[in-house]
Amino acid sequence: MSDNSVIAFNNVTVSYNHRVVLDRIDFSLGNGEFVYLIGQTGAGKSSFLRLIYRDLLPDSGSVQVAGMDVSNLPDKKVPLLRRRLGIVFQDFQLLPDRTVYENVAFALQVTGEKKSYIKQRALEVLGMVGLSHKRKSMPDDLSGGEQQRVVIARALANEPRIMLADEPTGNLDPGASAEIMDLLKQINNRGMAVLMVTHDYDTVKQYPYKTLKLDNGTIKEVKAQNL
Ligand SMILES: Nc1ncnc2c1ncn2[C@@H]1O[C@H](COP(=O)(O)OP(=O)(O)OP(=O)(O)O)[C@@H](O)[C@H]1O
Repeated sequence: MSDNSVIAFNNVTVSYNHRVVLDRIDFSLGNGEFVYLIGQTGAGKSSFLRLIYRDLLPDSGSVQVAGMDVSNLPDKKVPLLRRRLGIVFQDFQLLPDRTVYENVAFALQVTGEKKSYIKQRALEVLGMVGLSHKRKSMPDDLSGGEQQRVVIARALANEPRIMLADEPTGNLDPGASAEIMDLLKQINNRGMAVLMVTHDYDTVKQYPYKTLKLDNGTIKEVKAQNL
């Protein structure tokens, strides 16, 4: 892994039942870089992300994340790896019976932070996403865009170096999508690397960053104007 990359895939192959889904992929995400990952349904985007948070091991090749050799990481170190990642996924929802504040604080409690720090940090990240005033609300009382901002606040709580976002603007109207993208842009401007899976080509065109397309097991850079 070069000094400047926070994620590096080297010759990574993944197959399911002898069908190759990712074929000898090389990829790197630089420190502070913003990259989109696109591709048709079934192209392998979820598999790609699962490799990063060690939910899937490659058949061959190596995966390095935040200085850790994920493909050879002992199970007991997986929580440490996941703490280095801010995860914003659609199937990683808020706890419906906890307030906005409690949802964010919970991410800090599980990592064993001190009570005083938890309070300070939870309020700080809610401030960063512009939702301090909603801290006592329940998730169901928020709009979809506000809920997504709470998910982002929770992902930021442990100060990860890398944000993995899977369709963060899926299911949102254009106004709410723009708010989420402005927020991700701001987070990236502060130095966090962002890898975002999306089908939302309007957003890709409006917020242009390096765009990689998965197709037939391989990955290649595409220009936003050609989408
Ligand atoms: N556990 C599994 N066992 C067998 N096949 C799988 C498994 N997981 C994924 N696949 C297959 O591998 C291919 C890539 O799946 P993956 O979910 O990574 O694609 P994707 O690009 O994320 O798709 P989508 O956009 O629909 O979420 C698909 O053909 C899928 O059916």
